[in-house]
Amino acid sequence: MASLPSRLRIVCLQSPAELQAATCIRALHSTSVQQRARFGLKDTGSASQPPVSGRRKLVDLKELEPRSRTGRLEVARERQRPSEREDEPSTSGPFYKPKEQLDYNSTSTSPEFETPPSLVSTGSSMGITNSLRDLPKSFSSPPLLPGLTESIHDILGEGAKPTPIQALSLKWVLDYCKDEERAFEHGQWLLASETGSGKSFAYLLPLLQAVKEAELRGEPLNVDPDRPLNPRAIILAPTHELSRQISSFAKSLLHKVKLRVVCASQNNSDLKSTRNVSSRDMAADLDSRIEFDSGKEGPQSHPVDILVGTPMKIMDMVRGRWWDLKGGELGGTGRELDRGNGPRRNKTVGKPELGLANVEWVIIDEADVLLDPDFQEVTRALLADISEARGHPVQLDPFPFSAASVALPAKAETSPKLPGVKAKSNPNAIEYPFNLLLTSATIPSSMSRYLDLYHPRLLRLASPRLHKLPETLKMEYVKWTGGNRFVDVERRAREVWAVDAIEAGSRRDIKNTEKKPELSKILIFCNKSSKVQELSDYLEEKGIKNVAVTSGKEAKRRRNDDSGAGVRTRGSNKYLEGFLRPIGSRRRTPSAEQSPSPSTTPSNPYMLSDPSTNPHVLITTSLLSRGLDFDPSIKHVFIVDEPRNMVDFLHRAGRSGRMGGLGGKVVVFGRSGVVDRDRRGGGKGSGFEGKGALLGKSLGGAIVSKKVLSRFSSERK
Ligand SMILES: Nc1ncnc2c1ncn2[C@@H]1O[C@H](COP(=O)(O)OP(=O)(O)OP(=O)(O)O)[C@@H](O)[C@H]1O
Repeated sequence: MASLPSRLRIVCLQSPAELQAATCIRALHSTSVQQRARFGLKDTGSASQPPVSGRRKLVDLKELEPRSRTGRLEVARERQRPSEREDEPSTSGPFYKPKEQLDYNSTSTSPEFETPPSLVSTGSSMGITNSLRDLPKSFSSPPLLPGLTESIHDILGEGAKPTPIQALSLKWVLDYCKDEERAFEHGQWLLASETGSGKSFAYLLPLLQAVKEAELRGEPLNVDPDRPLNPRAIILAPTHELSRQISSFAKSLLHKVKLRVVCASQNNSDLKSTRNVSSRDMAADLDSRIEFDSGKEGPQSHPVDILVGTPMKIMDMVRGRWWDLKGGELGGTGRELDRGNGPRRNKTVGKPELGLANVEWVIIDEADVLLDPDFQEVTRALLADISEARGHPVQLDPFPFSAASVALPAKAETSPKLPGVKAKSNPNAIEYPFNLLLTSATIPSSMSRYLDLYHPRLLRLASPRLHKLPETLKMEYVKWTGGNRFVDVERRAREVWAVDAIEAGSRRDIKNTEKKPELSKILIFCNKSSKVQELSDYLEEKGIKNVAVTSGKEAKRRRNDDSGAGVRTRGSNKYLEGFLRPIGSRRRTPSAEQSPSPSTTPSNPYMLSDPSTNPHVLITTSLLSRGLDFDPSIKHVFIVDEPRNMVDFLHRAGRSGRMGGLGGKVVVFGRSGVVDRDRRGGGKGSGFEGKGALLGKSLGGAIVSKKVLSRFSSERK
């Protein structure tokens, strides 16, 4: 018998499963994109790239799923989602229809969205006005309380003018509340405008004004002795981070006009975690702080005015923690809430601590998320509880709700309906016994239908740039070069810093500027928590310090292991310090808490900030894509995985270029067939080569040209 070549090995594969596993493993080691793609493998590494970290599994079983099963995997993942409901805005429910191919350049014409026909409209009329001319041009007309006007100028600067959505709100919300004829009628509004256009102040100003005026008028409060918190207003937001930011926004406006704002997601000074902190503890702690902060006389004399939090957290305070244990159902719907908290043994329902009888205002920020099927059962149950506490119970439809299945009455062609006009023709219309104000940067078509059905008289106030990207934001498409995609991300980040360094070096007045040259911060979005962690590990290994923020199990695991630094913490946004915009700091000297941590500010004025020692990169999922006001130093948003839909894209992209901030750029990776339009450097790859030819040495984690480097060295002497 002829001998076999020594390198030839014979392996006997018996079952089809073994055969498939062998082929998959071969594909894993293959550099061929086609072969990897055939098995649904993410292209995270080539054979020549080392594994990114010791923690990363060599073979991820999910990666081995053949394509045909990915659909089922998605469904399984969606089922796990309830555990993240409170924290992670989902864009997967029926409100959002994923498109096969997203065209990021035509956000405003996407069929996913419903753009109101004019600046002011209701569901039952085509449009009330389209004129910007008659809107307020300053924060003093219609007149706000002097303290509020002063605070807004303190924060935004003397010359600050209302943005279109703020002007609309001043005219149509504030004015409405001042109208004595309508004093006993509750309004319903939607404020819709592009990301970063000032919606928070747009609703806070009329809200704070109305709450303060009610206090000044001496409107009686029902103080329930068993429930320490009895606010006049509630603001709902989809994440704890956003709740905390909103409450800080509100407090920044209340230095002159005194009101008490409590954030349900706040970790107060002596209270280590919000998990086991009762609202009684929070109220007591708050009393001591507010007394100190605002000079109010005593805990009992001024109860809490405004409560901010996620619907689930607030519901816990209303019904007592673990109210959703067996038997705890949602407002008579017969449906129990599954929030995926695992085994519920040994849990007892806590004591209700929040009274709702005084609630005159409910604001739902990011309303398209909170009214999406993932959140709406809790959100609407809470609205129903408030209505009941105020003596006007409303009917809750059985869940899951599907607006599409209910026929709408024909649109009225008659004269426009104004907020005070009741829509009697629609039997589904809900009249809540409080003012309801929704805000959103996107109106998915199905949410519009939902509003038509349940809130036909709701007044839609929409800015002219709704559903458009911020004007100053530029788009850039970068194709994967093949192999390990994380290499492309790292390379692009270093290119950003290199260009920053070049620009800083070329500024003639660098010696005279007070501001030290800071390299850009970069916000990176991935679709999955596991990818966030993998990318974070990879960048860390390559000497780029970063903060990885995820929710759910992955975050818990990281919190518990030694490498937990930088992951999401309870009760505070401190871990996002340096990435979020400091609040109320435009004219005041930033407090120690608000200023960038000392380590991010180089001590030598000619030294650039250093991404290898201080995090310049924040990596996250859609968790942080909603509502958060990021610092203008975040000049780049990297979108590493294709967003699930246009809504997701707009919110992710909109974390940069906020309020006309200059220099924002969205870098979208890996989209097939898209030419990198903005590449100036030429050459193949990430656009690095053209400029890269100049670049030589590494400084503070960024590679900079020899020319720039020599300028820096000579200036240091
Ligand atoms: N009239 C104004 N002039 C200048 N800056 C303003 C004005 N109003 C608000 N800002 C600032 O604009 C930034 C963005 O505001 P805000 O977070 O309210 O935007 P948004 O529309 O709610 O964004 P998103 O849709 O992402 O939630 C904040 O830093 C805020 O201080």
